[in-house]
Amino acid sequence: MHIPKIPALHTDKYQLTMMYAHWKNGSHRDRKAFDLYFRTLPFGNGYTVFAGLERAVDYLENLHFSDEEIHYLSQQPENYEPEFLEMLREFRFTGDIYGMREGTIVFPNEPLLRLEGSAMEIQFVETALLNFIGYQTLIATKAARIRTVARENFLMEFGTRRAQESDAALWGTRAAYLAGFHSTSNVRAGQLFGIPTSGTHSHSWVQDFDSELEAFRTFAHAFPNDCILLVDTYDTLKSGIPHAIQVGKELREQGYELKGVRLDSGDLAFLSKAARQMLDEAGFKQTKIVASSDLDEYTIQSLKNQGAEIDAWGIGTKLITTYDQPALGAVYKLVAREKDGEWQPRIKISSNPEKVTTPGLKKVVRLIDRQTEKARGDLIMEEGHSIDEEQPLTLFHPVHTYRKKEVDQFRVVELLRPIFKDGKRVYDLPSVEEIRNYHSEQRELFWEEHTRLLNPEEYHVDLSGSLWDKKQALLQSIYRRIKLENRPG
Ligand SMILES: Nc1ncnc2c1ncn2[C@@H]1O[C@H](COP(=O)(O)OP(=O)(O)OP(=O)(O)O)[C@@H](O)[C@H]1O
Ligand SMILES: O=P(O)(O)OC[C@H]1O[C@H](OP(=O)(O)OP(=O)(O)O)[C@H](O)[C@@H]1O
Ligand SMILES: O=C(O)c1cccnc1
Repeated sequence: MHIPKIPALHTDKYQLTMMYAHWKNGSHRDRKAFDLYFRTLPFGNGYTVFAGLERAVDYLENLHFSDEEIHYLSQQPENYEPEFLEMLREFRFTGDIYGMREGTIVFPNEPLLRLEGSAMEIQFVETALLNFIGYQTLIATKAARIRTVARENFLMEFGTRRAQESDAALWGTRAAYLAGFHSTSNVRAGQLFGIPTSGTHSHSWVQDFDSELEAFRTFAHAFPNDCILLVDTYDTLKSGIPHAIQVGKELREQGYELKGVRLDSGDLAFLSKAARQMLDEAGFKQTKIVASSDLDEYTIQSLKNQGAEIDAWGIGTKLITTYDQPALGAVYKLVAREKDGEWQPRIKISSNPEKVTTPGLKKVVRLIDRQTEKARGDLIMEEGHSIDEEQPLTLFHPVHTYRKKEVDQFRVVELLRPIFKDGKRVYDLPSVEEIRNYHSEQRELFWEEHTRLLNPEEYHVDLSGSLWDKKQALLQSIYRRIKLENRPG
């Protein structure tokens, strides 16, 4: 399996600039901790599906500056000192990372990755990590929404031609698959990740023959076992379906069954019902109806409400470009720095309380009800602290603190796992199939109230009491300092 490595210069210039400034200052080896998280749920959804870890791991394991990259930097007007450039030759990721498993259902403000390492490396990797994780998490979440409405139907990812370039197509289809899609049209994704590939044929195939019937026959001859015919090139009900039925009969004489027909335009509810009736009446009850044409969770839901007879959905543009929300807005924030061998919490203040960062090294735990096996809430707490599963616990909203909830009879699941220790990977990367299965177990943990598409109930993600207290104390100390600094005279 060969996926091109991500060059070190796949970053924002300011990462390099800060790296250099730290080096000049002699502080480049000081340790810092960062959290990677997002603040707002996309698509009005009640949760997101974490994806992008494998790509992030691949990046970090292979991170180094090539000779060409160092040469390029040496030519830049910044005039980086030669010793700095020499040091870059030895640069590797040597930090520690804790991360969520791909496929985990995650919520705003939960650290998806917690990173600890030297100032030089840990700041530097921000851009690439946000790039991979933001995009893949967004696609996986969109795919999960589509999965919710499609229920048991077969979902084919068709987006490569509409994706924002090739990496987006490749990693986007992987994200869609882990969140519940069944196949992809992207053959490279099949080769690299083992995702099942599937497809039909295009309109040009039909246009290229003197008749639609001849086009169908020729295709069926090549793929008698796996024949899905696109029936809307000329007239779906007057030409496409009758010709498909005729070819279906010919296939049957040879001992094969027509697998399906695809509708790609027109009123998909009306056409699918009419096509189903015609196929059934001709004795082709097993032949599936596939639909495509700018579909997303809303059109699929509407078509289902109209009683459309569609068994499988081909989905491109609106999934792969996350048409209704193009970015997750994930962020990467400094939460602690090491001083004299101790971690000191750091905070970023904002006039918007939702944007004030939560300081310190943290972990995320999920409280699972022992009776129902459903998730009751998540808690962000200080690393090293634990929860007594035998005692009831009061959760409270970190901003609207009057919103409280008592939980008892729960078990605790830690969501962040060690991924890197001293730059060495300590986590076995699961296959995409394993991630997909894990994701479907995750779905089972949540009540429908949180997973419905429209106006889902907010899931509790709270801070532990002691973390909340520490955050308030840090805020107060900063306000006191600012007041002192501003005292006249
Ligand atoms: N019964 C239906 N209810 C709701 N939406 C539908 C229904 N049938 C089709 N759609 C959606 O309506 C849109 C129709 O797209 P568009 O106007 O481009 O026409 P089209 O039928 O695809 O024709 P063409 O591909 O020839 O341009 C698509 O997003 C499709 O998924
Ligand atoms: O609609 P999307 O969700 O983006 O799904 C992908 C679209 O790509 C193809 O159309 P295109 O016109 O590119 O080629 P075709 O001639 O094979 O239909 C296919 O027929 C779908 O309509
Ligand atoms: O196989 C198909 O039908 C297909 C694949 C990609 C895009 N549109 C259709």
